[in-house]
Order: sequence, then C-alpha cells, then structure tokens
Amino acid sequence: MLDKLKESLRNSPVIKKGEYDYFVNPVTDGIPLTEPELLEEVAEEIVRRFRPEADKIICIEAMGIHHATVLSLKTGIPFVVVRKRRYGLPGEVAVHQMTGYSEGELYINGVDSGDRVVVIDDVVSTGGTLLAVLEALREMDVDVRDVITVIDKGEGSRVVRERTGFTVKSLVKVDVIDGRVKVEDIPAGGPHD
Ligand SMILES: O=P(O)(O)OC[C@H]1O[C@H](OP(=O)(O)OP(=O)(O)O)[C@H](O)[C@@H]1O
Ligand code: HPA
Repeated sequence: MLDKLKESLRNSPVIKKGEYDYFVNPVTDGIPLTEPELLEEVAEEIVRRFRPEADKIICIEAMGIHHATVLSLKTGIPFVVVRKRRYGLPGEVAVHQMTGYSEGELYINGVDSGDRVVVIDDVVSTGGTLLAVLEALREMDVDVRDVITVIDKGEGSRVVRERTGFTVKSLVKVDVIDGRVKVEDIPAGGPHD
C-alpha cells in the first residue's frame, strides 16, 4: 500500500532551511519529477480511506493544487485555491501563514458561509498553515467536513487538533532523522481517520 509514495519519500533529498530539515519530494515540491502513477496512488488512497463528500475542495497554493486537481477529477467535487496573491474581490479573507521556514499572506476567495468543504494540502508540519486557514474558515461559518494532507510531518497535526479540534487525516507519517526521511504507515481507520 502506497509503495510509490513511501519509496519516493525515502529517496527524498533533505536540505536545510535555516534550522529546518526540509525534504524535497514531488508530492510537496513538484520536483525532481512528478509521475502520474504517484499522483494516482495518492488520490486513490485518499478517496478509498476518507471518501471525501463536500460542495467544494479547498486547497492551499502551491503544493496542494495538484492533489486537489486529481481529487476533483476523481470525485467530481469542484475545487478552489487559497492563493498567495491578493485579489481584493468582495468577501476576500486574508490570513497570515507561518511555516517552519517562511511566512506570508494567504487569500481566501470563492468560499461562502455554509459551504461544506474538504480542506486538502500536501503536508502538515508545524501546523501553522492549516491553523491559519481553519481559523479563518470557522470565522466565515464554513462547514469543514474533513482536513486531509498526504503527509504528516512533525507535531503539526497535534497542534491543529489541540487548537481547532480538527483531526488532520493523513496517509503517511514522516520525520527527518540524521538527514534522511523516515516513513511510517498510518493505518487506515487509525488515529488520523
Ligand atoms: O504545517 P506547516 O509548517 O504550515 O507546513 C505546511 C505547509 O508548508 C508548505 O507550504 P509553503 O507555502 O511553504 O510552500 P508551497 O508554496 O510549496 O506549497 C506546504 O505546502 C504546506 O502548505
Ligand atoms: N518539505 C516540503 N514541504 C514542506 C516541508 C518539507 O519538509 N515542510 C513544510 N512544507
């Protein structure tokens, strides 16, 4: 199960971003090469495990977009992208994103009070991105049905659960130890489901 994903993660180079150990992988960076079979394996497993049902999929620029695209094609659920670019459209909501190595603004458009949504991203690490987006969606009275990431890294999913009550559902757990990516299965129906 998820053999392509786990193999690609184990082979991911790790770079330092300041003190942060950053693994580089097609799922999270679109490099070195994003093979359709990997995207297919990831999306198939998300559908099989979590059966997403919603009015909209919400993904976060940039590396949530390719996963949302495949999931949208598979489920027929349309998706909207939380962008790093301000549009100034009526109702736009800006949130401040902080990760383990960067910070910036994210802009939510195309999401309305009462929408039933599934939030998807490539990875949760410190939880800073999901915290900002989920708190904004709660303020907007949006009905968040599921929060899904392909990869669970570090302590971010615990932080998100403690601060928002949402359980982040992920496919695999990774940690960087001595400059190498270690991958653990998350059993289907496990603590993340
Ligand atoms: O849990 P966190 O510590 O917030 O880290 C997770 C976030 O980090 C990356 O976003 P980033 O904006 O850095 O990169 P991207 O544009 O490549 O998606 C990733 O796509 C997640 O959104
Ligand atoms: N790799 C790729 N994307 C990320 C990471 C990482 O280690 N942490 C947060 N986003």
